[in-house]
Amino acid sequence: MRLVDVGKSYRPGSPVLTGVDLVLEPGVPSVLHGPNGSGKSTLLRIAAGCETPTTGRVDGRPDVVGYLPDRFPALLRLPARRYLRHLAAIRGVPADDAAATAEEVLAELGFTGADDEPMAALSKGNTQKVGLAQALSCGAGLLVLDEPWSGLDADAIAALDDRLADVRVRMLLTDHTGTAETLPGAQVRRLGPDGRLDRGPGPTASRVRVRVEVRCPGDPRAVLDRLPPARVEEMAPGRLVVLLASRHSDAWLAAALAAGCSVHDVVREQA
Ligand SMILES: Nc1ncnc2c1ncn2[C@@H]1O[C@H](COP(=O)(O)OP(=O)(O)OP(=O)(O)O)[C@@H](O)[C@H]1O
Repeated sequence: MRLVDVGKSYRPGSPVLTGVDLVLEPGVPSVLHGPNGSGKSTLLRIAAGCETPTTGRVDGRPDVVGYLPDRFPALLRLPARRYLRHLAAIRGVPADDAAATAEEVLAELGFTGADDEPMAALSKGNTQKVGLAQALSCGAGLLVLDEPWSGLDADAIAALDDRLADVRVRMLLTDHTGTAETLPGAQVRRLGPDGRLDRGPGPTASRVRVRVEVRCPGDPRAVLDRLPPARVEEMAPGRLVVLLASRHSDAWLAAALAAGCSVHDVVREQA
């Protein structure tokens, strides 16, 4: 799939995106960085087919796209599972397949909403889990995920890491937590404030990862809830191993120390 010379203007003379070229290949998650307002969500909507570019084109978009928007519709009265069945029907995905996968994702992420609770009444984290379930259960050939880790608790962050690490379809994400950079094969691209995409995959430094092992008091889950997001590699009573993008490792280590952990090992590795 390829975005060719994509531009977008909401008002004449004020382009949000200019000349964006981007190739999305299976197994190579593209992680989009950029300042607030630089057009990341706009580019994701165009890639997902929810918005048309003002100039340029999108070639080879797979028929089924799993899209997690930046703002998930919040005022829905349907309960989550009925909403998921409804979306599967709209997409023409066999209801049983979609429901089974959605249930699996909800269980993995630890969804705790009640069966009859309207979507509008769900907490932010549970709403995000439903959004992820609909995107990940539709048999998509392209996943477009806008801040997928936003609002998730520590267990759900780890579960989502695991699931996305196994995904081999095309993937385009935004993520301010630094977690997406550690996905296997991830390439970081930057949108500048002028709405232009850098010319190649991100600088090597952004692909350096740091494996950190800490000793922590008691259950690592309780500690994780107080730390910035990180990919959890191993977890046992009193012990935690995480993988971080190098630029986030100092902040994570400082937070871990403040939470009463002690650093056992730090290893830098190339992604
Ligand atoms: N539907 C719309 N109508 C008019 N302007 C819009 C619309 N959607 C986005 N914009 C404008 O386009 C610009 C880029 O917005 P966008 O949400 O794509 O940026 P972003 O990089 O995702 O921002 P953030 O990091 O804050 O989420 C902003 O100036 C925004 O106000």
